[in-house]
Amino acid sequence: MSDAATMTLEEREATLGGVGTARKRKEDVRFIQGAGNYVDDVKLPGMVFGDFVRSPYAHARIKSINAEAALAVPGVKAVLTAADLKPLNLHYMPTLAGDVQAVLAEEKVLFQNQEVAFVIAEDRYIASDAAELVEVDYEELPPIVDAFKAMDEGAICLREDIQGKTEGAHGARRHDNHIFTWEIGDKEGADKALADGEVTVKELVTYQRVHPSPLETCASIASMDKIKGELTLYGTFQAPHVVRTVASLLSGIPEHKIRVIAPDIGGGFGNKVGVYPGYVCSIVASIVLGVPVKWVEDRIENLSSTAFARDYHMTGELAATKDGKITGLKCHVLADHGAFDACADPTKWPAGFFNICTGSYDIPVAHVSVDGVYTNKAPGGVAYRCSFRVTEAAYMIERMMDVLAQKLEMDPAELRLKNFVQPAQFPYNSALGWEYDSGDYPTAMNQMMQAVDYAGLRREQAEQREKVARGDSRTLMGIGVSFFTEIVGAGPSRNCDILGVAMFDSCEIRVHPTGSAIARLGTKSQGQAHETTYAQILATEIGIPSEDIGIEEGDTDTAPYGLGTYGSRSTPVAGAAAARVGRKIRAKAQKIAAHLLEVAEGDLEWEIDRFKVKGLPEKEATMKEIAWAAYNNLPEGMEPGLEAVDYYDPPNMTYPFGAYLCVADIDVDTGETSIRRFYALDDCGTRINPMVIEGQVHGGLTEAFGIAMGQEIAYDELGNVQGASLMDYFLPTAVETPVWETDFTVTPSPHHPIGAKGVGESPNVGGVPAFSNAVIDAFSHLGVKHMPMPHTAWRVWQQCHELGLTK
Ligand code: PCD
Ligand SMILES: [Cu+]
Repeated sequence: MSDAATMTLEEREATLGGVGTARKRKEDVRFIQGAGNYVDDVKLPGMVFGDFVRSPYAHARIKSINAEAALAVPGVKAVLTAADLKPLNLHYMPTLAGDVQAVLAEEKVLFQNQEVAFVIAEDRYIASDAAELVEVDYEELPPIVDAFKAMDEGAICLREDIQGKTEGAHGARRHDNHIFTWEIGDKEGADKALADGEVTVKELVTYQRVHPSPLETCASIASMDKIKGELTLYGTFQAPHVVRTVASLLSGIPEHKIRVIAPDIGGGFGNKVGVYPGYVCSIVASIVLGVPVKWVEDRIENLSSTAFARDYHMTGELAATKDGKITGLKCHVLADHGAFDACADPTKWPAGFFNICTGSYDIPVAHVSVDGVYTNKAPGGVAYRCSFRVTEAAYMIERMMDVLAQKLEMDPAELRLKNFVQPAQFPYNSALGWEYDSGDYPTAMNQMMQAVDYAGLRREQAEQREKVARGDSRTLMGIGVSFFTEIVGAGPSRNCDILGVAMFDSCEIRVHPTGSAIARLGTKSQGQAHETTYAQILATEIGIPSEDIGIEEGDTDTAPYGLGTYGSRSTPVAGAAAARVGRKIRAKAQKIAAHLLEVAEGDLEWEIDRFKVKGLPEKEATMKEIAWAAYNNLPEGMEPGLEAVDYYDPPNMTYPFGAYLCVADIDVDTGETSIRRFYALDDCGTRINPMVIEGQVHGGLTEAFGIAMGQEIAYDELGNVQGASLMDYFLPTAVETPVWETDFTVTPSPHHPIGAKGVGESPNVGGVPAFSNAVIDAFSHLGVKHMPMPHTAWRVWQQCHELGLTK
């Protein structure tokens, strides 16, 4: 008899470490010892290094490039320019949004720090010194920095490469700087609701340009083996298989001869989804030179040239009855995409899932239109911790809810409660086309209001306002309420693909004879703890302790095809594949158990880690015994081994939600905001690992705090980027970050095999409006409707000053 046989059920559950366990992060053993393996740790024999020559101008014509001096530097191997890439048809590359992006600028540069030439040398320092010696003769052109002026009559055409093209990837273009117009909903209906509304509000809500700024910048190493015709590409890729497919399509190298490896990644946050010139240049350089070529961005390059996020100018309109029932919503978005449309969204969704902007409310009619324009700024448009423009949508609706509450003289929490989609309405079809899978908003909201003593906080705020009015205090108190609905888990193949590849995901597992296992998935952790949590899902399904299940991702030679990790899709999609692959294993295991125990399959029942014969509990076969038997004692005719693979095409997205509250104290003399309290209730359905979830929520809230209170990639009128270093770009540390109170409810997803929804992005989606609403709420009694983010001390002080509050 094994040890396991003498253990209690609870002990066996604990040994299993399955779904619901606060298991410690397995990967941290190597991370906290500095033993992670990141791209820059990879050193290949004969490897050389590439560095970019970048444009100092936002908009200029390139008259000539002279690389002679650079090439004369000892150790320099080559200098690539557009002229070298053009014959290979690689001077432009396709973007995920159906546009093309210059790999190296050809005739014009379109944003500051755009890639102009690629210098390859024996080491990074030589490459970087030589890059300074490349002489580029520019003729400056007037830049377009203000998105609102991009489509002015007579505005200079930025993209001469597509000048006069009247059709883009997403329909008609009506101006040289117009990319697309995307519309959804019932325009007439929404117009009518606004015209008939007893109360209406309208506000321009801008979500500033920000950048994910992961700890590790973007990097790649290309290694072309000319004899075998094989390309190995290491890189910081959130979606390695997609990179392989794109690399094959671009280079003509057959896909089986390309191996993409994403080793450990030091944070992605959307920044590592797209394809960057650095990847293409390192590949071309390796093909040309026949040695491995490494490219690693520095912080300034990362902040100023690889994918930004947001830059959405959203004009929201709400109509409501006098007692606060919302009757319609309209929203127009002016989307600043920079010089190329390199937005990382599922192909059919040029504005991502922005149409989740009816939020958590039962709004009968709505209409959204989005105009994308070109400006002289860096390209991108990535999620940055929100599934495809969802944080923008949540910010718009949650700000508008406060604006409406103020006009109605109604409490913001009460207005929300009054308009929630009710539990009985799920699955709920929103006016803008989504089917929300499950939710219980009133319960979450009430739990939040009780936990923070919402009524008490409002009383305190009223007293504090009086004190300030009397001159007894210089501190304004703001309460920010936010209730969000996310949409994650892209996605169903009927409406989600990337460059034609459906957005399914996968899991493959091999159970070894001694009862341990290895599972591989098509996603790629960047710090999310997939090695820990996928093993938990599998443990519960197949009865093998999570400790004994290895998880691998990121090597396209071994992992099954998958679309990668972003948009909080790993749990909803690959997590579902993991559960289903486990069920396939268990189904085979049951047949083997029946054979071992000499009973019919139907006479068996599953218990944690074994099959038992119904009514004869002492007759059992543990998973460990079954695994052994799979290799030597099988039923007649059964294929040996215990392996399975599952590709999962989700029937729907998952819709996590949450109720957040922020209390802020604002010093009117300095504009300094201090976050006194932040409470976050998240509902992500079945919780796989509560400790990992808490870590995800802390991380997401910290990023939300960064965005709301300080982050901005601004440009001056010449198109000089103002936020290109951590001196200028706010990255909160433990010192500035408030203390987080977390809480939860559990409303499982009805269509996910284990009822789980994503959670990684939620805290950003719900957090940003909570902070912003708190700051603005501090001024709402003084008639302030909106204040633009980020709410830096300077800006807040200006608001105080305008209101005559400063001394
Ligand atoms: N219910 C549930 C859910 C979830 N979970 C967990 O949690 C996590 C997460 O998840 P999800 O939500 O599914 O997600 P994913 O897909 O995995 O991931 C993604 C995300 O994630 C987040 N988080 C993080 N963390 C870290 N550390 N790092 C990083 O980088 C990051 N990022 C960020 C982002 S940004 Mo985008 O990309 O923008 O789109 S998206 C994103 C994992 O581990 C899982 O398992 C649990 O437990 N439970
Ligand atoms: Cu987004």
